[in-house]
Amino acid sequence: MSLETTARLLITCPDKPGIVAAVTGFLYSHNVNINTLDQHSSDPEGGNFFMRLEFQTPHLDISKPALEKAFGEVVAPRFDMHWRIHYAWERKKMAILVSRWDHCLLELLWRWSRGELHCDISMVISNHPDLREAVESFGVPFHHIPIIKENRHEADQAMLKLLDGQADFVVLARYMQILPKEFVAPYSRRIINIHHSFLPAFIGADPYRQAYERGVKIIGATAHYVTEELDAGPIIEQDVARVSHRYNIEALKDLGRDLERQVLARAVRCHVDDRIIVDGNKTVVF
Ligand SMILES: Nc1nc2c(c(=O)[nH]1)N[C@@H](CN(C=O)c1ccc(C(=O)N[C@@H](CCC(=O)O)C(=O)O)cc1)CN2
Repeated sequence: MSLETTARLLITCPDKPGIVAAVTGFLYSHNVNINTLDQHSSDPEGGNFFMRLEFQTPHLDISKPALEKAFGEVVAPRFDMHWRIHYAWERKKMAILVSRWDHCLLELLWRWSRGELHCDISMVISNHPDLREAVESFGVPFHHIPIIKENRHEADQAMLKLLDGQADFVVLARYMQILPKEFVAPYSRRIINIHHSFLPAFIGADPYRQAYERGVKIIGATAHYVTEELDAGPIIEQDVARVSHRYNIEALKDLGRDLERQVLARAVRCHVDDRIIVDGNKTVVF
């Protein structure tokens, strides 16, 4: 199935009979072939309904703007739908923020360079200069914006200026600075962070030390959308690994880094492929 002809329709609405029939009947009436259809009801007794369809557009009998207009007038109002259509050939622009740790950044660059992430990387921004050479070796622009207590506002504004028009979404690949409200707000549900713990455990800085001192028997990594509140946004992906009393903090970090890079890459791929619907502070990931 070619991404050049694939469209994706994501829907959230109050659950009731007739939704699937109305949506598929509408698409059928416009010569659309549906390739995949996933759905979820949050409560069989009448919660929210979530659906993701992928369909092919070559034989569409109207333009894409006309299809969206017709869906918004004919189907959506009947079911009080929140909906969006993405076209897989419209590659999202990803910007990556990083500090000093390179494992999550390199995982994304490596998977992108192999064509496994169907997006473009517009830039990497770091508050440290260390990773310039590694990033530029992938042909990706690198911007160093140092952050000290006295210049945080100016630094955040400089990052926002760089990102303006150049980023559909932002990934924090072990970026170790807390983003202020004025940074998060314009990118609501479009900033993905990798937290190096199995949230909600061990929020904030240095979660491996927190885990070691708690004597955990599993460690984890969590990818989530960023909100103003630290490490509290909708969770997209998580994974865990078993540990024991034999692990010191460095051993926990060594094992954890493999989890972090895989969890972040899986979350980014889901976002790029339009598989995530945010429902309050939770997600539905198809
Ligand atoms: N608004 C948000 N910003 C950030 C989030 C978030 O969820 N909301 N996640 C963090 C990432 N992170 C843990 O995953 C994290 C990073 C940094 C800190 C922290 O205390 N940073 C200190 C400075 C530390 C340093 O200079 O080395 C600070 O910002 O004062 C806690 C958690 C990314 N941003």
